[in-house]
Amino acid sequence: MTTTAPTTDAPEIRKGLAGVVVDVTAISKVNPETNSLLYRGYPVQDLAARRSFEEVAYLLWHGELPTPEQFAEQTAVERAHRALPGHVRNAILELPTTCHPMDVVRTAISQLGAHDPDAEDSSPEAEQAKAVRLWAVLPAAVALDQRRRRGLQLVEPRDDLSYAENFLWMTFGEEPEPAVVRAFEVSMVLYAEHSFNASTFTARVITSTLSDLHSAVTGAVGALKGPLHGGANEAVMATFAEIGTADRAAAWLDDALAHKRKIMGFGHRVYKHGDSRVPTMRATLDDLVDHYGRPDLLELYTALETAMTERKNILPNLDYPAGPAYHLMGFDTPMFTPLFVASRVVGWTAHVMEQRAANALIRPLSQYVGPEQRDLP
Ligand SMILES: CC(=O)SCCNC(=O)CCNC(=O)[C@H](O)C(C)(C)COP(=O)(O)OP(=O)(O)OC[C@H]1O[C@@H](n2cnc3c(N)ncnc32)[C@H](O)[C@@H]1OP(=O)(O)O
Ligand SMILES: O=C([O-])CC(=O)C(=O)O
Repeated sequence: MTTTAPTTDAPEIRKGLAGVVVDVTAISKVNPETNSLLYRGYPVQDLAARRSFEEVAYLLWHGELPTPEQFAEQTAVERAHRALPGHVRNAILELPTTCHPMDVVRTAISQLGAHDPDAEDSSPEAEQAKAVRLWAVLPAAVALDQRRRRGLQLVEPRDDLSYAENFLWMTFGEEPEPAVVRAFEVSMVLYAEHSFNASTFTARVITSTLSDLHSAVTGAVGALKGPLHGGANEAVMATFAEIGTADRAAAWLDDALAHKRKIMGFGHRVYKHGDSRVPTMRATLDDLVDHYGRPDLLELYTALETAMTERKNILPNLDYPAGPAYHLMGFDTPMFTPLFVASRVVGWTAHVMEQRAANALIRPLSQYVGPEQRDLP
């Protein structure tokens, strides 16, 4: 990341917009000094410990936790929209199983937008309704994609289960154990929102042109796919597979750093002293390791983290514990980033609504460094 200082005729350029404050937000506060993250004022670790993902979604959208009546109303809508419409199911089944699952979820969101009766209605009421419907149906798209890649049939949603229980039910076709549901729910709460990260900013840029909510979310999925952002959670598991066992971690790391490789799941643009969400997700991973009896995975996790801290003093981000946690739950590695989508759709849509409520077209400037004006030959 470089900053070009201004000269008399050159502006200051903050490459990657690093350190640039582009707007205000009331949705979440990331504080790198205190390693803290607040959703609408509440510490995320408290929400993860004491509130459901559905309550957190309501909080992020509306600014306050729901009353019992508001919660019942949202729950009824969410449970009524869990099933994939036939056209989306067919579109997913037609995609090659060789494509990345993020391409599937991106296509599914595009399809849902094309068929949404309120697609071009961006009033606050229509936008909130579209956000809840999209959030409600995404688990079915992700679950179907994992199942079809395993040669399995679709499992229909159940409306007697919570969001997290039903997500796991549709993916694995069996009722999940409470410890696994809890771990999955914690990950969903932690992934839901993180201020002006690259994918959320993408959604806000698209919204700023007065485009529609599904277009903004589709673009955000594209931004999240990259390994410098959401794609890192699956890349962590690929790294673990490459290393093999804990005793090989330090040597593997030395070689990787010597080849100037980026170590996925480490580092962050905003946090430089640790990611606020890691302690909660790490404790959740510990519980899963106990539950599944996989101390070997934790040994590898710790060995790489220790070596990375010793050599570079670069700390894990949320994707580092989330990757192995999803692996233990039984998700296939390429499905990890679509799980991030299923959660972050809440934050994205909250930002779409916030951007639209006080909109200004996002259109920065650039400094031209190409050829001066010249005559055609
Ligand atoms: C949920 C999320 O999206 S969290 C982010 C998930 N992404 C990853 O885990 C990918 C790996 N991490 C990275 O690539 C980076 O840390 C990023 C992209 C997240 C943040 O990057 P930036 O803020 O732009 O920092 P930048 O890339 O300039 O790094 C600063 C220095 O640390 C090094 N560095 C940062 N992260 C890493 C890493 N994971 N592995 C190796 N070196 C790293 C850089 O090479 C650079 O070194 P240099 O100054 O010698 O050139
Ligand atoms: O904030 C960022 O740059 C990336 C991140 O951690 C997130 O989106 O959760």
